Amino acid sequence: MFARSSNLIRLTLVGTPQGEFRLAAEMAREAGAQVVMTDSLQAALEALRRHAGDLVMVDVTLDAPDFLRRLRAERIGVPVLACGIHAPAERAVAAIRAGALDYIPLPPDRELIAAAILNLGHRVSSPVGEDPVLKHAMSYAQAVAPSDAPVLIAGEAGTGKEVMARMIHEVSGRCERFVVVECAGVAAEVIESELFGHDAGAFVTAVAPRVGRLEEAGEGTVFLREIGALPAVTQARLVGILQDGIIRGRPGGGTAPLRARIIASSSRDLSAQVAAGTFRADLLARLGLLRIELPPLRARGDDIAMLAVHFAECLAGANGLEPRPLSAEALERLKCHDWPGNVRELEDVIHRAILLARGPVIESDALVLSDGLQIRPAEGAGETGSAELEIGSLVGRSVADVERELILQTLKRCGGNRTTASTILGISVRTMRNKLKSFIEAGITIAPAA
Ligand SMILES: Nc1ncnc2c1ncn2[C@@H]1O[C@H](COP(=O)(O)OP(=O)(O)OP(=O)(O)O)[C@@H](O)[C@H]1O
Repeated sequence: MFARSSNLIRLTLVGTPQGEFRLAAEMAREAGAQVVMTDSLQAALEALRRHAGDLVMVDVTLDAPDFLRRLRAERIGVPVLACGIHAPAERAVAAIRAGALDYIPLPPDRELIAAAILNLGHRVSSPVGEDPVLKHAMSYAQAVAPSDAPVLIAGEAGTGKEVMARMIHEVSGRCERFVVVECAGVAAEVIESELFGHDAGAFVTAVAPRVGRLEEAGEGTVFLREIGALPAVTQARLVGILQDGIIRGRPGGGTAPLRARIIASSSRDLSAQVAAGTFRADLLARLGLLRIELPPLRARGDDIAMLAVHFAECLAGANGLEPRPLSAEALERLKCHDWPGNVRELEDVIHRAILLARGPVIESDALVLSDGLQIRPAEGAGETGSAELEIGSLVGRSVADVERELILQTLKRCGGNRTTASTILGISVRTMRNKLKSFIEAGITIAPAA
């Protein structure tokens, strides 16, 4: 199961600091949040300028849309939930349209508040899985966790790089925060101000100076997600900081020591990027001193079923449903899928399945991919029985007939590739061609060579 992190979630609650709001604050504290209460949006904004928060809850009787616009304009990236006591629906809708994640009605529901805090924490103590390559990566991560050296975690999207980074942070014993900085899909000036901070007036909407995440993280960990997307100028600044441990060009001038530990992730091939001139070799050398490679889910064998069962339990709980087992056929289909989106894709499939499934068991028809299509049985599944049954079904047929079917089926499974099919069948490509020619002459249609 996912375990709670020791890091408190910082919640800013904006509303009348009495009654239902006070109760919501108490519940959030019980759920593991550190709560700051304020009754004005201006005060909340000032607090967030000084110290980035993890979550804001805003009473919709205040001007939540304007607050959300100001947060965006000042590039303060914090999730916002709207809340209110019997608030008119249009105010909640306006807040959500302006960017609030959701609306939480008050009086507060203990479970709902706890779920919001827990969901935000998005915390896993250690990755689930028994695959030997993953296990090796985990023991390597645990061994290097106490050091201050940067770590690079590589692997396809959704393989659990952030989960691993959080585990390193927790094992490291660093008492301050785990801060995530998204490097992909972010404009160059935004990532610069996010990492290194900015002075008041640095851009039109920068009304106040703000320290960057590298400094704000204190002695915590900064997780740079998709480091390969960093612009060249930011790479140069970062490598300088990693080399001498000093943050330069911070707001207000002067320098500050880098106290945070840097962990970077990449689903891109950074060595190829270095060869292509889009990633600095010296930055890769600094980051790659301690390197962890996560295997794709399709290569993790029994982990697929283990993770599926794990997600089915956790997500049933999070959705207020009774946990239900997955049928043997459902587990078999999951094992045979190739999971291009890795663990994230599996988690999403199971999430949909627990909501879609009817009856006491999650059956295979509830396993639906993001495009709406069901996960299909593996090719050939159900066509074969025991060896005895298969041989039995051949009795009564001619050798030529069985040979033809064997060749055509093998060719089909190989996507029409004659060379692969002939290798599997143990015949020469020439024999394969002659056989196919004779089949065509007998009126059988065969797809052209792949
Ligand atoms: N071994 C694991 N055990 C439990 N949950 C996992 C594991 N690996 C991944 N997950 C879950 O899968 C999802 C994706 O994981 P994560 O964000 O760590 O992947 P990532 O490799 O960092 O993805 P990306 O490359 O897209 O940033 C998360 O919801 C995470 O909790």
